[in-house]
Amino acid sequence: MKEPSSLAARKATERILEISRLPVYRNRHTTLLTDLYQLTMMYGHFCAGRHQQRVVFDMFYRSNPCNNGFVIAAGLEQVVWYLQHVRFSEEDLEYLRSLHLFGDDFIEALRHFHFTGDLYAVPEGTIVFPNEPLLRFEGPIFEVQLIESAVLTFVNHQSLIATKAQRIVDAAKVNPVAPNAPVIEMGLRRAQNLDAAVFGSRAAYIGGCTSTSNVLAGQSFDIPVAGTQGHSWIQSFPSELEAFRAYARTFPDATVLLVDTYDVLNSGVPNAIIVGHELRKEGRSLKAIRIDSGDLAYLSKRARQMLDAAGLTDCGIVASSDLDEWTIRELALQGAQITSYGVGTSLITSNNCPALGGVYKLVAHEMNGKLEPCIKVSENPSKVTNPGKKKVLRLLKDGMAVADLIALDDEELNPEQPLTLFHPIHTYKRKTIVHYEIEELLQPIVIQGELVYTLPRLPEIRKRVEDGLCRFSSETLRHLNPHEYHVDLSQPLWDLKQRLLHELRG
Ligand SMILES: Nc1ncnc2c1ncn2[C@@H]1O[C@H](COP(=O)(O)OP(=O)(O)OP(=O)(O)O)[C@@H](O)[C@H]1O
Ligand SMILES: O=P(O)(O)OC[C@H]1O[C@H](OP(=O)(O)OP(=O)(O)O)[C@H](O)[C@@H]1O
Ligand SMILES: O=C(O)c1cccnc1
Repeated sequence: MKEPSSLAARKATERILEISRLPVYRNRHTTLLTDLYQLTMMYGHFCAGRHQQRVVFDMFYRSNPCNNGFVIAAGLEQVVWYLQHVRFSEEDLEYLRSLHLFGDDFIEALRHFHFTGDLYAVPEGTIVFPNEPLLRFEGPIFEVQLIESAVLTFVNHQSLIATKAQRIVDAAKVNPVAPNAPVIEMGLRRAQNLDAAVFGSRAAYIGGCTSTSNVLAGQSFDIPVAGTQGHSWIQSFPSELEAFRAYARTFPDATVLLVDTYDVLNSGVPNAIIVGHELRKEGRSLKAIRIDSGDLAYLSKRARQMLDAAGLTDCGIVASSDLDEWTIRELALQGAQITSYGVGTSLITSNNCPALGGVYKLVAHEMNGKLEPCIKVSENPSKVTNPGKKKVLRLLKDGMAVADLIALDDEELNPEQPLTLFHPIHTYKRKTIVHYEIEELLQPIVIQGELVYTLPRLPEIRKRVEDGLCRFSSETLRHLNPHEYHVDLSQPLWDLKQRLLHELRG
């Protein structure tokens, strides 16, 4: 890492050094986390002597996952860590040589590889929409091409899980029994292996989960850790009551008892009540019971009655068992007496929408020493890319987001002048706004290879999500058939796109 050139860069460097020491990043080497075609394209550019050609790539996605109305952007920290560490080791070079695909001069050039370009990105926790650039890279094609695969992996995964988590956390607010019911992320054992579990926990916390059962994620990212007990604990004692008592002795101030190992209503809850009374005699209280199978609405209602009748009115009820946003909502409709949720599989795997389709597209390249916009055409109009180096402006009125405008980077907007927005495909759909505020979404993160952005900690990212959500209408935020939020193109960008399309189509 070179010496930081400003105070901002120094602060940013200190923070990334701290992040790099975290167990999940330490001693990690991921430079070959790329698709082979990135390297073969780089070699092709190298052989043609055009590998220093300056280019701009946008990362964006085309449709919201889970039929949601938006996405929560996440994964930038991982991207920044990667950009700061992407270097070819001797072992990498040896392996690439062994493929017999590349010349020695190319392998030598890789030895000196590091990222010298620019990255502009939306901060993690920003609410984003289809087609708007979430990250914009500019630099030599040699560098910006290599990083595509890793960048997409990080941002697609974490943004997907943060979005899924927000849906689940939002559903947990519906039940008036506990309007802010906490959701514990318990997905480790069902995650698609290590990184999906650890970075998935991080993303779930960004999306609003209150804690995780994953201790490595807790240690790595300072996420509160939480947990109850497994059925094995109960089974390993001669009786359920002995198991409960032993647990309460060990954790008298945080006793949560799993009541469904044998019979929830005839054994689990009555035994939990006995232990609750014993704790009370010591001036403590039973924190909660957990129900992990059966009809969660029926069992929680009956358990509530029994606990209340025994005077344990402050004892909570945790529910788990293949929950997702729809079952949680349904349980609320059924009047389930649940005060917190443990959610694993559906959250950590985003099982009903297992991938976010973020893409990385070339939008400008250097020709005769000048950056020229370029376009990718498709038979499907929604897949035609937006050309040129661009910015994303969120237009707000009275604090509420009205539309996002994708504009050319050098455009100036005067918010005191009326602005006509129009649908980028159905252009007759128009509206004019005046006296609006502008929020520029893409922030400078890396400039000429130097980190200039101090990566925020998770509480700040969670706050960004909360504040961001308040700026959108409930119609945009709802889970079922949400309104399509307006993401429009500025007139100059739209004109440029039409010009390029006409030129290409003769
Ligand atoms: N009242 C309810 N309304 C709708 N869905 C419910 C209700 N109670 C539980 N569920 C859901 O029904 C499913 C029940 O799953 P299933 O019958 O496979 O197992 P289980 O009762 O949890 O038992 P086990 O864990 O022993 O397999 C879960 O997805 C759970 O979230
Ligand atoms: O249902 P999910 O949303 O995926 O949440 C995680 C599940 O993992 C545990 O079950 P498991 O049977 O693996 O272990 P246990 O003995 O601790 O219940 C837990 O009890 C939950 O049911
Ligand atoms: O702490 C728990 O209750 C827990 C943790 C992981 C998976 N299932 C449950």
